[in-house]
Amino acid sequence: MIVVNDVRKQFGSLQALGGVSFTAADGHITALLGPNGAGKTTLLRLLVGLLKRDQGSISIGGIDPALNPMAVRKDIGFLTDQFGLYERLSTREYLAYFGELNGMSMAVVQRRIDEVADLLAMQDILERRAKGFSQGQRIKVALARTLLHKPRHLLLDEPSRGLDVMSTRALRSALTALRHEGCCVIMATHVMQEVTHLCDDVIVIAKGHTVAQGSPQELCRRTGIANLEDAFVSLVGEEGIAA
Ligand SMILES: Nc1ncnc2c1ncn2[C@@H]1O[C@H](COP(=O)(O)OP(=O)(O)OP(=O)(O)O)[C@@H](O)[C@H]1O
Repeated sequence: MIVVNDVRKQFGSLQALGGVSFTAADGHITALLGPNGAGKTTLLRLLVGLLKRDQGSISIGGIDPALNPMAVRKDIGFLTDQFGLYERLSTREYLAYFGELNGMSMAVVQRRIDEVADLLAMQDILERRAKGFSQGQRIKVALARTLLHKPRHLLLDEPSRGLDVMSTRALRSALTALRHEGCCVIMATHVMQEVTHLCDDVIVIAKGHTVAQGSPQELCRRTGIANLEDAFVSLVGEEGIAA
C-alpha cells in the first residue's frame, strides 16, 4: 500500500506539488491523471526516493523512501521516460544484468526473463541488441526490467506511449495479472480509455494539488457526468477556478 499525505515540492520559485494526499491499495491499479505539468512525474520520483520532498509524509509498504530509499527500491518497479538501455547488449543480457543487480541468481533470472517476455509478447527481441530498437520495443524492454524482480509496488509513467495495439493489450493483461497477485500499481497516463478499462481507482491532480480520488464510476457520479474524460475536464476546471 502507498500512502501519501500533504506532500509538497518546490523547484526554486516554482511549486510543483502544493499538497498531494491519497492512498493506493494493494491489488488495485490506480490511475494518476492530471494535465501537462500537474506534477505527476515529480510525485512518482518522490515516491521512489529519487527526489526529496519539502513537506508531508510518504509510506511505501510502511517504509519512508526519504529515510530508506534502498529498502523501498528493492520492492518497487519504476518505469520512467528515461529508459537507459545499453545499445550493445541484447535484451536478455540487459535483463540478466539488472536481475543480478537485484540479487537474483542466474537460474532464477533466466526463468523470469522468459516469463516476462511471454507476459509482454516480446520474445522476438529477446536475443537482439538494443541498437536500432523502435520506441515501442524500447519501452517493452524497460517494462520487462521493471517487472523482473516481481516488485510489490509498481510505478509507471505513461507506460503505453509508443505501444501498438497488440502490445497495449499485452501490457493490460500483464497489469491485470499483477493486480491479481496483489501488486499495488500506480500509473500516470493521459489515455482515458485505458483508465476506464483497467483502473480500479483514479487520483486527479492539477497544479500540484489533489483534486479528487475515487473509482472512475464515483468520479462520474460526483460530477454528474457520464463520460470519464468530461468528468476529468470538469474536475480539473474546478481546480483552475479555485487556484
Ligand atoms: N527538475 C526540475 N526543475 C525545475 N522544474 C521542474 C523540475 N521537474 C519538474 N519541474 C516542473 O514542475 C512541474 C511539474 O512537472 P511534472 O513533470 O511533474 O509534470 P507532469 O504532470 O508529469 O507533466 P506531463 O503530463 O507533461 O508529463 C512543471 O511545471 C515542471 O516544469
